[in-house]
Amino acid sequence: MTPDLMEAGAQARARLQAQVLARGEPVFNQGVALYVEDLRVAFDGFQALGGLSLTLGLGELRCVIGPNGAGKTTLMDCITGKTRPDSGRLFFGSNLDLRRMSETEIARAGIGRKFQKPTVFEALTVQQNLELALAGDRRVRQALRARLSAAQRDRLDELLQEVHLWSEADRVAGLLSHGQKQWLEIGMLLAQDPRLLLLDEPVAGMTDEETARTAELFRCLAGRHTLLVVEHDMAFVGELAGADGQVTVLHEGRVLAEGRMDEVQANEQVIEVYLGR
Ligand SMILES: Nc1ncnc2c1ncn2[C@@H]1O[C@H](COP(=O)(O)OP(=O)(O)OP(=O)(O)O)[C@@H](O)[C@H]1O
Repeated sequence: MTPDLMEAGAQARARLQAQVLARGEPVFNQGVALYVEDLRVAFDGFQALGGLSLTLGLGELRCVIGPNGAGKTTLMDCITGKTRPDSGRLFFGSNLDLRRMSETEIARAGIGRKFQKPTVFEALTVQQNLELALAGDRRVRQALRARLSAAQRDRLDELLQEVHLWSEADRVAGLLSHGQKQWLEIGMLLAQDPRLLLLDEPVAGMTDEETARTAELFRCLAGRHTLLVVEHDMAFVGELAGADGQVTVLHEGRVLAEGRMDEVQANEQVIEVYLGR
C-alpha cells in the first residue's frame, strides 16, 4: 500500500471514530463493556463505595452478590448516572466516560436497567407494552396508534418468544403472574436493544419454575448483551455462573472476592461476611 493510501485510510478511521464519539455510542475495541476503577461515593460522610474496581467483558454475564448495604445498588446507580461518584473512573466501552453523561445520555448509549419491582403498563396487553417499548420514547397514545414496521413486527414476535410470553400476547399485563410481569419488563428493556443490562434482584418473589426459566433466559442473552445481575438467591447465582462464570462479592463498598462460584463459596472471608449468615 502506498503512503498516500495509508494516510487516507488513517484519516477515514479517525473520521469514523469522531462520528461514533459524536453520536455517543460506545466503542468496544478492547473487549471491555464496563470499566470501573477506584470508584468512591459518600453520603453525608458515610462511604457507600470505598474504592470499587470491576471490569466486565463484552457479552459477559456477571453476578454481583454481597450482604445488605455492601454497595450493590449504589454501583448500579453510578453506572446509570443516578448517583454521581465523588472520584474514580467509570467507562462504558473504551470511550464513554459515564461520569460526564446524564441519565438520558447513558440510557441512549445502551445501558438498560431493570429494578426489583416490575413497572409495566397494567391496563395494556403484553403485546401493547412491547409495542410501546419498540416505538421508543414517543407518547403512549401516539405510539399505540403508530404502525410498526415489518422489521419491528418481526422483532415483537421474537421478543414474545424470547421472554416466554407468546401465548399471553393478548392478555392484559395486570393479569400476569409476578414472574411473567418481570419477563415482560425484561422484554421491554430488550426492545430497546441495550448493550449492557443491569438487573436488580430479578427473581425475587418468583416460583422455582419461573426462576429456572429466568436463568435460562439470561444465559441465552449473554453474548449478545452484557449482563450485570445483583441477586441474593445463591441457587440462581450458581445456575447463572455455571462452572466458569465470574462472581463478584461486594462488602463495605469494595470488592471482597472475585472468582468462580466454587472459589467464592470456599472463600473464608466471604463465608464470614455473607454466606455463613
Ligand atoms: N441516598 C443515600 N443516602 C444515604 N445513605 C445511603 C444512600 N443510598 C445508600 N446509602 C447507604 O449506602 C450503603 C450502601 O447501600 P446500597 O443500597 O448500595 O447497598 P446494597 O448492597 O444494594 O444493599 P441491599 O442488598 O440491602 O440492597 C448502605 O449503608 C446505605 O444505607
